[in-house]
Amino acid sequence: MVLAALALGLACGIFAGPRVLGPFSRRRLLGLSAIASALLLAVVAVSLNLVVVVFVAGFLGAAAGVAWASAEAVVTDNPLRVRTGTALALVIAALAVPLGAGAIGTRHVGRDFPGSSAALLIVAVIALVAGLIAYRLLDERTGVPLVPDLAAALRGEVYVPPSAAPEAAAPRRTHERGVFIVFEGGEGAGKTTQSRLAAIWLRDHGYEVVTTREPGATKTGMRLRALLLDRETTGLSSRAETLLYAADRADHVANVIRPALDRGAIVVSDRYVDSTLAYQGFGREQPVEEIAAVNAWGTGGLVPDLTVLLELPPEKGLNRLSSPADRIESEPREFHERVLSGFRALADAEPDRYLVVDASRPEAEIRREIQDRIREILPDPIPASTEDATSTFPAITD
Ligand SMILES: Nc1ncnc2c1ncn2[C@@H]1O[C@H](COP(=O)(O)OP(=O)(O)OP(=O)(O)O)[C@@H](O)[C@H]1O
Ligand SMILES: Cc1cn([C@H]2C[C@H](O)[C@@H](COP(=O)(O)O)O2)c(=O)[nH]c1=O
Repeated sequence: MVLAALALGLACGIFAGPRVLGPFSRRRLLGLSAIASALLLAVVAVSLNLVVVVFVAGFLGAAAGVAWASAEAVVTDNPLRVRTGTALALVIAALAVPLGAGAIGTRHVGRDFPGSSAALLIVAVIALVAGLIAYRLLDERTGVPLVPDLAAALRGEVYVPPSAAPEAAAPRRTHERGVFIVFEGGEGAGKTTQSRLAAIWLRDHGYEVVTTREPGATKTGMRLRALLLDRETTGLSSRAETLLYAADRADHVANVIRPALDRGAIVVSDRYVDSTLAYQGFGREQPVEEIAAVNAWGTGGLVPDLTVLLELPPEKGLNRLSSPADRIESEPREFHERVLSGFRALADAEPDRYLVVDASRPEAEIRREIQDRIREILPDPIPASTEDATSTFPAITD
């Protein structure tokens, strides 16, 4: 019965654990589930009641299953290493526990404890120490409190600490004149379509509009784009990828965006910093706060006036694309789901800066919703300097 409960728990843990805690960091989950397995094993070790043992063994199996699934997600380059390591640990434990039990024999500590309890307890303590070390070493969200992080994951959201929001890393308005509008979202969500429609509409209203995109808006950026999206680029580390996107952005801001904003233009960009936070932070499970800090430096703290997030389930967006998938598009489904949850978490953290749009609706409907929101932030079409000059004229009252 104990073995059956363990096996059932294990299957549930492997299958359901990572799904229930979808956006939660797999590295954190691995450390936590290892610690939980160790504690549950200790309960099994000291419990003499069969019903309790069967019940707890089910949870122990589930925790071990979550640890297994998380380890496979963390060590993506070599799943065989995880399986061999786990199998080896199980064989060692299966041999050591009965041998240890025999060697220790029954002990009396308040009541009789069979040798197997003591042996299991020793294994639990070793597993606990290993779990704590793994948690310390693997945790890439150091500084992010665990409880709100877990609570958000259970709600299907990603917790963004207030200090990670780009607005916290830089003051709100970082340029004096133009307007900076960014379109964000997953693959095929309609960013290019909607940013072009917005630019046409703005130009029709007499504004100077600069449409641009990331990565690849400058000469250097185009080379970086080719490097980043080419499927031939293999083995690029997540940190290097993050820095290459940040380098493209730094060049983009310095050579395209800031000059345009400084002369009073409206800049409409297809992707910006939040793409790196969503893809390289949430997607690649790297520390979002640190990436935000690198990008705040690279952009001189330039934050958009408005970010339009086009929300679309990844499978729908990827189905819309006609060209062969590039290096990022060909990442697994879970990656794109983490990216989507990441965008949502960023939008939730800064609702004033974001317009979140359901991108599964018809193009024209989306276009109108975006226009309504952009209208709210448009500058007065008559510049203040012109008003100063004309204020000496008598007012026209009729
Ligand atoms: N609301 C919509 N409904 C259906 N199809 C759409 C909609 N908006 C855009 N599309 C189509 O989906 C495809 C992808 O659109 P678009 O290139 O604008 O997306 P994107 O987000 O810029 O993609 P990418 O991630 O490649 O940059 C295009 O064929 C476009 O015509
Ligand atoms: C800016 C930025 C982009 N990406 C990814 C997202 C897309 O897969 C490609 C860009 O292609 P698009 O068709 O032009 O949208 O790059 C990223 O991972 N991180 C970023 O910062």
